[in-house]
Amino acid sequence: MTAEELITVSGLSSGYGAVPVVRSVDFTVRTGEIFAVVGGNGAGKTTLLSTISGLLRPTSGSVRLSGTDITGWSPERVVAHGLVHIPEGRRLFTGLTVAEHLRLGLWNVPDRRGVERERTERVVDLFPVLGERMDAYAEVLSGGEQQMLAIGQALMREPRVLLLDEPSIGLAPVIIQRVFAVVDRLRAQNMTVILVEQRVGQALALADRGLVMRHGRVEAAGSAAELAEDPALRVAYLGAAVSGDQRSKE
Ligand SMILES: Nc1ncnc2c1ncn2[C@@H]1O[C@H](COP(=O)(O)OP(=O)(O)OP(=O)(O)O)[C@@H](O)[C@H]1O
Repeated sequence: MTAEELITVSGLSSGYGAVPVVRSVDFTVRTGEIFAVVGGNGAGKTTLLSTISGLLRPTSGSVRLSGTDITGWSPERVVAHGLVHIPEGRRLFTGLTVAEHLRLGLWNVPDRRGVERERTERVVDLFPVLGERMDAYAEVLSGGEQQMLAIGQALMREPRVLLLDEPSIGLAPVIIQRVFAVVDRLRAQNMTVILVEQRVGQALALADRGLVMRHGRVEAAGSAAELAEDPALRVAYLGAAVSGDQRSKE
């Protein structure tokens, strides 16, 4: 492990019942990086995140966080160790307000009353709209506001790593840009983010490094710039036309 390596995933495999989905995945994420996990529908991206955060038990392989082997830990223990997973679809409580969701983010945090005010202010600084809607119920928020609340709730714990699953889903392009801009600001604060996205181009434009998943395996990995320039990936995921050169190789 190098000094700056925060997450090390080695030979990780998992699935549902007897059905294997994630197959021997390896990668590392450094402190302060945005690491994109991209790929098509059903490639296994969400399953990979769930295996890292303890929602699913791996069938083999390991996950290390800051050198500690967290493989097979319960989700609660993983969260307490500083890794928070924001699932696809936000998963908010319709009958709770913005303020209540933020408070809930402090569940199990030592001295939560002592830190609540300062942490809420930090979240509102990132998402001013939440400050204006503290007493609104989650169900009346727009999709973008709900995504901001889901991220804000996770940030109340001051995690070391955020796993962010498809934050763009169901959002208008201008709102997606706003959410991605916040992820960019989090990087400036040295937060580490693993970002799962189907919007491959936008995710790679934001990320430092990443990997492409296909059929549960790593199809390609490297710097986000390298991945975005890879001719085969551009054709498969970025809507580029197949060039004459590529056609002649097939
Ligand atoms: N709870 C589940 N039980 C059984 N199979 C599942 C379950 N969740 C996902 N799968 C299957 O696992 C495979 C990978 O799904 P996963 O959601 O991890 O892919 P993904 O890359 O995140 O795709 P998407 O972008 O569409 O969410 C798919 O074939 C899916 O049908």
